[in-house]
Amino acid sequence: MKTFDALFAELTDRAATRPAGSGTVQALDAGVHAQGKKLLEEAGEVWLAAEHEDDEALALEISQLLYRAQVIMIGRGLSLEQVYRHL
Ligand SMILES: N=c1c2ncn([C@@H]3O[C@H](COP(=O)(O)OP(=O)(O)OP(=O)(O)O)[C@@H](O)[C@H]3O)c2ncn1[C@@H]1O[C@H](COP(=O)(O)O)[C@@H](O)[C@H]1O
Repeated sequence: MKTFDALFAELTDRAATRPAGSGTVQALDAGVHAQGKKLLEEAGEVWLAAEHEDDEALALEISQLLYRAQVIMIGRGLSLEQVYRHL
């Protein structure tokens, strides 16, 4: 099962190697404004799922929110450690 750290390593590699067809490369190229809109969209979907949907649907939305947060981190060049030190 993939962890938060493993996904971060995978997305970091996508950013460095820029494979064709990567949605992450596309999201990074779209810039921080578009990345932020996606993050907010996913946050709203998490909220709605928490109120109205089952656990599986909520888990899916949370996974997408985590992904969108990582895209913003990588776009800005933040490391996991810079975030973890605030936890
Ligand atoms: N975990 C994710 C992930 N979570 C969410 N998403 C993206 O977010 C979309 C879901 O968001 P929405 O609900 O807004 O659906 P949508 O509006 O249809 O999405 P878009 O058309 O706007 O992309 C998915 O279709 C993916 O594009 C993800 N895209 C990739 N990953 C993982 O990231 C890794 C690298 O992916 P690639 O860069 O695509 O190779 C792989 O391990 C993937 O599994």
